[in-house]
Amino acid sequence: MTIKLGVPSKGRLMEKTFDWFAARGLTLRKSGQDREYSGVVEGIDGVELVLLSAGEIPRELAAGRLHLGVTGSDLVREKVAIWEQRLGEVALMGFGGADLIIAVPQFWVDVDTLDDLDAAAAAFRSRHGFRLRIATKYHRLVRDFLRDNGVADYQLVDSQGATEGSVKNETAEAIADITSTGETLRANGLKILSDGLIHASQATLFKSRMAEWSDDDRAVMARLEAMID
Ligand SMILES: Nc1ncnc2c1ncn2[C@@H]1O[C@H](COP(=O)(O)OP(=O)(O)OP(=O)(O)O)[C@@H](O)[C@H]1O
Ligand SMILES: O=P(O)(O)OC[C@H]1O[C@H](OP(=O)(O)OP(=O)(O)O)[C@H](O)[C@@H]1O
Repeated sequence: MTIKLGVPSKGRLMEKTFDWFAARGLTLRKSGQDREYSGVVEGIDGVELVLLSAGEIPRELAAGRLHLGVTGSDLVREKVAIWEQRLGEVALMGFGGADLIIAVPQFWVDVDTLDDLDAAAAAFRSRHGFRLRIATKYHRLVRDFLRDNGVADYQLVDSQGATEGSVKNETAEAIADITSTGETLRANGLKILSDGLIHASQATLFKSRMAEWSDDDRAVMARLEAMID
């Protein structure tokens, strides 16, 4: 048996993932042409490379089809229910940092905190007859966060991209999305609530508790952990 390691096949996390392993003496190499999404890990025996989208890695780990996988910590928390039971963190990788936050229009001068948002949401409902809309693709994380912070009178509307545009486009009153430089929020006239940080995400190497781990696999994992420590 070999350990299957899933890493992003494209996008913002891919190159830095390759660099991170290289700095620890492990070369990730695609086996065939550029379009082939499998490969090998040089520098250690018994590890097979699988390249797939960062967004799919959480599900593959939770299903036990990957033993190890690199993806954003936000994506694991969003896509895997009770993720700690099915996955474990092996290493925080120190790149791919981004904050999942709640933001509202800058011109809402009375709304700076979650308590303010709760009050605004109640007022919004009585004025408009429907609940204040928050656009996001992070449904699980936003719902849990708002429940834990006592904000109830809202509805989520799904937005899979260009989420910050939802307010200008009048499909939502507020948004919950990832930000790194803050440029996109500023350009769209939005401000982050002072206590509106839901999760500070970074690229993370996860292991699956659901995959089958043979004795050989465990021995390979111990060698790998020694190298990346
Ligand atoms: N500025 C940013 N905007 C969005 N995501 C960012 C940013 N900086 C870091 N990230 C992180 O990158 C990860 C998403 O990476 P990427 O967009 O490459 O994957 P993806 O959404 O799975 O894309 P695809 O499915 O199209 O391959 C998330 O964990 C996210 O937190
Ligand atoms: O704080 P900033 O540096 O401005 O970055 C944040 C933006 O980057 C991401 O969008 P992306 O480019 O991945 O497109 P998306 O809308 O498809 O997610 C994210 O969804 C934000 O919109």
